[in-house]
Amino acid sequence: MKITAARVIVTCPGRNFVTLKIETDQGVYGIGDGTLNGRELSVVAYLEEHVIPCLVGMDPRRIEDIWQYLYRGAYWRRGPVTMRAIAAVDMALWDIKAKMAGMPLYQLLGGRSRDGVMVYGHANGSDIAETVEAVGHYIDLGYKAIRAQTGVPGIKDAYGVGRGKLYYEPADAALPSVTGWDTRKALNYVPRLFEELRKTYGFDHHLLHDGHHRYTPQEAANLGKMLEPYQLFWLEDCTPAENQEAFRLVRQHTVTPLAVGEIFNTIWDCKDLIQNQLIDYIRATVVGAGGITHLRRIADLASLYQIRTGCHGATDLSPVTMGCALHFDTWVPNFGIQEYMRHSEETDAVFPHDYHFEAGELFVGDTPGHGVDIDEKLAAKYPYKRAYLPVARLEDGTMWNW
Ligand SMILES: O=C(O)[C@@H](O)[C@@H](O)[C@H](O)[C@H](O)CO
Ligand SMILES: [Mg+2]
Repeated sequence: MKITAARVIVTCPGRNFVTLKIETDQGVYGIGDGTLNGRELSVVAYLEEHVIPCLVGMDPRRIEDIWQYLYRGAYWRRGPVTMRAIAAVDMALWDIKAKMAGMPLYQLLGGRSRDGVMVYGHANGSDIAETVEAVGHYIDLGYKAIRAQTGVPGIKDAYGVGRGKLYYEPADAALPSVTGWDTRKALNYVPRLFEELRKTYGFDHHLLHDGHHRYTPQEAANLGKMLEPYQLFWLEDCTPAENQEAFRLVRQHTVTPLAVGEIFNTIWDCKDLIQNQLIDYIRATVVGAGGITHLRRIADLASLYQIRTGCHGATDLSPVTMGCALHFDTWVPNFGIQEYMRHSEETDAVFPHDYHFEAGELFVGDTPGHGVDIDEKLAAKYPYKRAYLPVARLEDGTMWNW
């Protein structure tokens, strides 16, 4: 069996997506996602110039060997561009293998560990009152777990506050928009949101919060401690994780569960966090961390330390990644939760998929492969449009972490 061709399809049904389609001499094709939010065309060039020429003629059934070829063979290991390109290939190859076997992907991974996978949605508002109302809306929709982000008085466009009710899209402008940040104001305000949420809705639902890399380890420890009475499911990205050791300080001071990893590319980004049990949930996902082949290694390492998965699932992860993640979640023994930010109707139409939401969970169907396709004709109607993630500055103009 041979790969006969591979193509990159860029489409923008409301936001940009980079999709790889691999064709074979048996008529079976596979689909992979390589979207890198705000830097999409770097992955397109990487795939078109440096990956596809090597793929043509290879045996698509040799998933592991092709992964190693692209990883070791690049010499320049890791990084978001390389690992997303590898992930796109890996997803497409698993899709092909599962289609050839006539099985849904989760069967090849080891079969079902659960029926549905618990997901969390994103509630947000411009202040506490609005956010409390938004959380109520998610509870009405049947969610068991909800992430809550609020605008903070005195901060311009605090992270996580969207424009619509169900959709949140941070990549919003042809040049990066400038948002503000003030740690003192956030630390004074955020715990009050969770106090209000618990007062209003009690303790039956899981609540989550994303610090989006804004706090120093000491500030993160302080926030974690202040949030303890509200029993969060997790506090995410409380401090940047380039220095994995930074989490030790946070960990020593709070029992609020910690999640990290949406920007991790490989097992090396989380090795120390996992082995020292500095976190509770690993957020690496299929497109970010080299595909199913590599994510599986991360999850297996995490399982040795009772750390559970919590795959990133923002809208910049296409339905193709969502489909793969759901097959992965359906199998992975140490599953924790899956993030689910709904895609727009336009996006869902471009990517017909076999998964659905019901009572706070997502379910994958039994379509052979990962169950997600691309409607190329429809995709062609939405040409690429440059869009950046925002940047963040402190009040005095200093650049901060968005
Ligand atoms: O937890 C999350 O979903 C986020 O941190 C994302 O919204 C993140 O900002 C985007 O994926 C960036 O592309
Ligand atoms: Mg996040």
